[in-house]
Amino acid sequence: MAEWLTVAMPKGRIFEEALELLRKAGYNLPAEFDDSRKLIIDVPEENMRFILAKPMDVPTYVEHGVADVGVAGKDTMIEEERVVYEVLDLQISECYLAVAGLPNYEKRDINPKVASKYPNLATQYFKEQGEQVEIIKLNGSIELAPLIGLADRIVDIVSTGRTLKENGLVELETIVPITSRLIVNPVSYRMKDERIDEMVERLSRVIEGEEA
Ligand SMILES: Nc1ncnc2c1ncn2[C@@H]1O[C@H](COP(=O)(O)OP(=O)(O)OP(=O)(O)O)[C@@H](O)[C@H]1O
Ligand SMILES: O=P(O)(O)OC[C@H]1O[C@H](OP(=O)(O)OP(=O)(O)O)[C@H](O)[C@@H]1O
Repeated sequence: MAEWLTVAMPKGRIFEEALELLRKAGYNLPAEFDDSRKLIIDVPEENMRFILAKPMDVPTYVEHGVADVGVAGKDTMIEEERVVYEVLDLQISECYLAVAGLPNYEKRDINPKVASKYPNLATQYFKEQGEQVEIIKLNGSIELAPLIGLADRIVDIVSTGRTLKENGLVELETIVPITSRLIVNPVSYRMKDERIDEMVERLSRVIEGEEA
């Protein structure tokens, strides 16, 4: 009998794509996943427990070992700097991080402000650029900040570019491409190596098949 595996899944936009990937990899996940408010879903046929977390919290659950594996956006991995193994690029929820601002944006030396949901990542990025900025942490609707004068630039996710365009903002710099990753708790990787390796193999086959 295979040992139980606990998987931290991000609620929100990654969820459906991750679910589809797992199903394609042969995991028999019941319809309960498609229409439920439950935060813990046990699948005894697969010896798996799924916990449904806020996307930014997935690396925290995995680092603490309450989940063996998890699905997390690369953005959350960079922001959170958790001690977990990143074992597979799932190639889902593709987007990128960028600096954006108003079209007439001009670099200012005095008190430049940048709004972002990613304060650590943004701080690191501007440090690398040799620019000193004040980071203002917001939790969403980041594009509002330059429109109402809270900040002169933002660091945020861009996917289709629609949110920037519809709010009259332009991309100023591209920071890093983002996809979702399969992450693993280091102790779980030692204790449950067969189950985790099997999961990586099965998912890899689906991803490679879709690439071909
Ligand atoms: N517009 C987008 N297109 C594709 N992927 C995205 C987009 N925005 C975010 N992502 C990816 O999906 C992950 C989760 O995004 P989502 O919007 O579901 O969560 P969130 O922003 O934490 O949600 P919430 O609005 O509940 O705070 C992000 O960490 C990122 O990797
Ligand atoms: O380039 P696009 O396809 O328009 O996508 C980018 C938008 O998607 C995300 O926001 P989300 O929808 O998660 O809302 P939020 O502002 O509440 O984070 C991101 O923060 C951008 O605002």
